Amino acid sequence: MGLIGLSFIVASVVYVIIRPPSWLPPALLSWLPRSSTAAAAMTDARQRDEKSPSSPPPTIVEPREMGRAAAMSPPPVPTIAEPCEDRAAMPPPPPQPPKPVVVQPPSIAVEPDKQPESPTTPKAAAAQLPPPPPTFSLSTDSMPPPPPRPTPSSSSSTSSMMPPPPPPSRLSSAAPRPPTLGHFPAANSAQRARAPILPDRGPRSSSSSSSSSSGLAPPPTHTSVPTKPSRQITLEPGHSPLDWARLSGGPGADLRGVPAATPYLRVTPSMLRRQTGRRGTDAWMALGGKVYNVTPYAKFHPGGVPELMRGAARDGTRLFAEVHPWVNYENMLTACLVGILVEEPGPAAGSGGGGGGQPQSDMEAMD
Ligand code: HEM
Repeated sequence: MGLIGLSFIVASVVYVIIRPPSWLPPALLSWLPRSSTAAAAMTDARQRDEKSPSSPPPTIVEPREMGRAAAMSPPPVPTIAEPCEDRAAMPPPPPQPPKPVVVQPPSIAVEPDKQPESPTTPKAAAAQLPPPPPTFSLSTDSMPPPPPRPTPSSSSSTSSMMPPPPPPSRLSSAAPRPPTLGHFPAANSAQRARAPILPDRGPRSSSSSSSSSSGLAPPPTHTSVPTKPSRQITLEPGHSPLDWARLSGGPGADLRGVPAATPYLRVTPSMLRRQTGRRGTDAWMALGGKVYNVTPYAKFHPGGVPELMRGAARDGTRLFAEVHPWVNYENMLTACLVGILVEEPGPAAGSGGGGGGQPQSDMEAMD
C-alpha cells in the first residue's frame, strides 16, 4: 500500500509538472526547465516500472526513442503511446497507403497514433509481387501466316514435285523377277535368221493348209510372227545366251558328241530317230537339212529343255519355224553340227545314189 501511495504521489507530481495548475506559483514553474523536468519524471517512472512489473503503468514514449527502438528491433514490448503536448502540436501524419511488404520484420514499429492489435504476432501484409516474367504468346495473330502446304490438288505444287510413290499394295503385287532373256536375241543380233530358213517343200500340214488353197505355202518370213504367249523360263546361272556364245563360239569348239576325228556324218532318218536324248544318247535334231546335237544346248535354251526336246530325234525345221523363225540357229549350233540328213538307203543295194522312195517317205514322216 505504501508503494502504491508513493507511486500515486509521484504521478501527481509528474502531472503537476506536465500540466501545471493555474494556482501554482510562477516562480516554481521557472525554477526548472521544462524538458529536464519531464525527463526526470520519465526516469522516475521507469524506475518504478522495474520495481513493479505486475502493474505496468502507461509509459510515455517520445518520438526519438520510438524511432531508435524500431531500428534496434527489440523484442516486442507492448507500449502505449499516449498523446502528449508535443505530439499534439505536430500535424497529423498524412494518411499513407498501405505499403505491400513481402516479409514483415519481427520488430514492431509503433506509431504514436496507432495501437497494434496483436503486439506479439507480426502480421503479414500483402506481398509486393515481382514483375511478371516475359511471356511468349503463341497466338497466330502476331505470327505471319505459314506457307501453304502443298496439296495434291494444287496444280502449282504438282508441277515442281515428284509424283508420290505407288502404294505398297502395288509394290507388293509386283513381285521381283529375276533377269530374263525375254528379248534375246536382239533385232540386230547374229542369232537372228537373215533369210528364210525353210525351202519350200510343198503344201503344209493340216494346220496351215486352210490358208493355202494353191498348195504352195509361202516360206516363213519375219512378218509371220507367231501369236503365242511368251513361255520363257528362268535359266540356270551360267546358262545365259552369252554363256552359250562363249562356250560354242570358240575356234576349236566341238560339241558334237562324237569322236573328234569323225567327219560330218550322213545321218539317215533311222539314225536320227535313235538319238532321242534318253538312255545315254544325245539328242539330235534336223534343221534345214542339217543334223545338230542339241544336248549341249538344252540348258541354254530360253524356251526350256522340254520345248527343245519336242524337236529331238526328228526333223524340227517346221516346228522351229513356227516358234521362232527369227532365231539364227546355224550360227548358234555350229559347234554342234553332226552331219547332214540324207535319205535312208534302199533295200536294193544297186539302186544307187543312196536315195529312193523309202528314204524320202521317212523324211516326210519326220516332218
Ligand atoms: C524345234 C524345237 C524347238 C522348240 C519347240 C522351241 C521352242 C521355243 C520356245 C517355246 C521358246 C520361247 C518363245 C517365246 O518366249 O516366245 C523358244 C525360244 C528360243 N529358242 Fe527355241 N525351240 C526349239 C528349238 C530351238 C533351237 C534348235 C534353238 C537354237 C539353235 C532355239 C533357240 C531359241 C532362242 C534363241 C529362243 C529365244 C527367242 C527369243 O526370245 O526371241 N530353239 N524356243
